[in-house]
Amino acid sequence: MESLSRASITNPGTLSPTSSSASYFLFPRRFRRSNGFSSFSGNLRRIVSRGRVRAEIEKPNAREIDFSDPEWRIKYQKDFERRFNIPHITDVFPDAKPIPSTFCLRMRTPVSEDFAGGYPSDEEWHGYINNNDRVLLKTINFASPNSAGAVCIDPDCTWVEQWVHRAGPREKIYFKPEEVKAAIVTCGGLCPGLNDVIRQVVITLEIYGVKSIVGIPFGYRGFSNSDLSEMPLSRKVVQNIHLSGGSLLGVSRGGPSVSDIVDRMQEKGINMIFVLGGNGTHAGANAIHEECRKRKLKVAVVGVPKTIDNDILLMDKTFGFDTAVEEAQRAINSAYIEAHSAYHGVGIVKLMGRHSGFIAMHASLASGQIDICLIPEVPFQLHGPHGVLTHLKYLIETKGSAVVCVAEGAGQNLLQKTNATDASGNMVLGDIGVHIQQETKKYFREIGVHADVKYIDPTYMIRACRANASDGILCAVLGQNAVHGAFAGYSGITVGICNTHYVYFPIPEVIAYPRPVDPNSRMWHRCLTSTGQPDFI
Ligand SMILES: Nc1ncnc2c1ncn2[C@@H]1O[C@H](COP(=O)(O)OP(=O)(O)OP(=O)(O)O)[C@@H](O)[C@H]1O
Ligand SMILES: O=P(O)(O)OC[C@H]1O[C@](O)(CO)[C@@H](O)[C@@H]1O
Ligand SMILES: [Mg+2]
Repeated sequence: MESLSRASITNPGTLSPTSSSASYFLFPRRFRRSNGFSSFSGNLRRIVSRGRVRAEIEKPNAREIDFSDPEWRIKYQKDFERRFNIPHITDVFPDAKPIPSTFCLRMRTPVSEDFAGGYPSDEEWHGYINNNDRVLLKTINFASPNSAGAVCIDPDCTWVEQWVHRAGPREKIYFKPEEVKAAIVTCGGLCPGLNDVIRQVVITLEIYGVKSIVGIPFGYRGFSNSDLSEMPLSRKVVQNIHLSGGSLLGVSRGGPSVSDIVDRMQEKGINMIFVLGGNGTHAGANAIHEECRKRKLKVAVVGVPKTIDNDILLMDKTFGFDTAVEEAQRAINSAYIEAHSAYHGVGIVKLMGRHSGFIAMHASLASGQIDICLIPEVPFQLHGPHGVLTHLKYLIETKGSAVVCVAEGAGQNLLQKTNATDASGNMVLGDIGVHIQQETKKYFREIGVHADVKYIDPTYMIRACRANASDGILCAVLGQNAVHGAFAGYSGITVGICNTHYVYFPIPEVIAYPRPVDPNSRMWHRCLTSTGQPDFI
């Protein structure tokens, strides 16, 4: 936030368009994290013109832009390149010497069953990518800030190329496989696909020739609890784990300090760590990376973003999200059948999404059975002439039934604050689903109209299931790329899919704040077209 206020003060002439009705809208306070790891310094704003959102404006956190400077575009690009540069072992160990990669595509059958000795190969070319390969982050050239869904850097929406690092195996590696002890840890809540990623990380490590691979039990807690011992992992152990949901290793929230984690890593001799988790976990991973650098440890810390909420910045999607949307269809369909079969039936389904309404939006659009979709990013009222309840009455009178899909973080302003936090410091939310159910029943009772209200909360059923085929593929690619990134000597990075290509991001860039649904995006517009819902304000 601070950098934004600064921006509008230092650049009044450039950041406020000359049109007198234009102003800048900052993301609301509800997007701020409660556990304090990131301050939501916010590099996104919206141009609001005559009360309507025109475009999202983006700018680098570190530097203010003077758009009257003819060089601003080049300067922006340079700054972007700096921000998206991925930290490398040689930043701290300039003398570190690379060796030819041991990763091979064309292999001979290993001599022994446990793959000891790695995979022999006579081939020299193994599909390596070049260190200078880049992927374009944004692919639409918006001709106008008025174009729906426009995300712009300057008020004119000038086209600026933004390149990020391509993921994949490199020809040279910075770790000798026989000197690697790799660890995998899964943190936060469950998410479909965790086992798929663990499996691919292990398999790929073995292909490089790593023999010492362990799982840390129950998230970061596994580093502090003396009664939890590390789990040896191999292809044999992980072969079938993707056939079930959950995490082979277990998950947790909270846990030891970063310094304690790095102490344990040093004791255990871990020099490569794969961290699967959401924004909290990644904040931890980045702090571990920084601490290792401070202690001059040659360690690769690589994240794989895990959140069914899909709230990690800059990526097409995170693994597990597709599965969650698909699984949500069963809950929505049940709510629809219940509502449709009852006299004046109202079905209410609550789906996950603490800060972001992606699951609710996509599940509503996919089902075609939702009349009202409520997400955290779009304020609404329950009561009053424009409220949700009045619209429900209208739907019952005109259609005979209605189905509502609400994201867990929606309408928190309508609920009493709990002020409670979980072990990781995340705010415990009020239950908006139960609230809407109660208010709906009360409303129809008070106006003397019969309504048969049924409420479904499938939260943990959606999270615990195994990944579908599309997530299975995503997990496989992310898991493999995480290992390639570590061997290539990168640390403090995470893997992601970007315009269907796979990339490495520096961790801080993807967790600056939870990625929200943009109410000005085409996807939200499509959802509104599908539900036919009005504004509830
Ligand atoms: N700023 C931070 N620095 C270090 N560790 C952190 C930080 N924030 C969270 N963590 C740790 O990361 C782990 C996971 O955090 P959290 O419970 O917020 O889940 P998450 O990774 O955001 O996943 P989910 O999407 O399920 O919420 C916890 O063990 C927590 O202690
Ligand atoms: O009940 P738990 O395990 O704390 O997890 C709940 C949270 O996890 C998430 O699914 C994210 O992983 C949120 O949508 C949800 O609020
Ligand atoms: Mg989180």
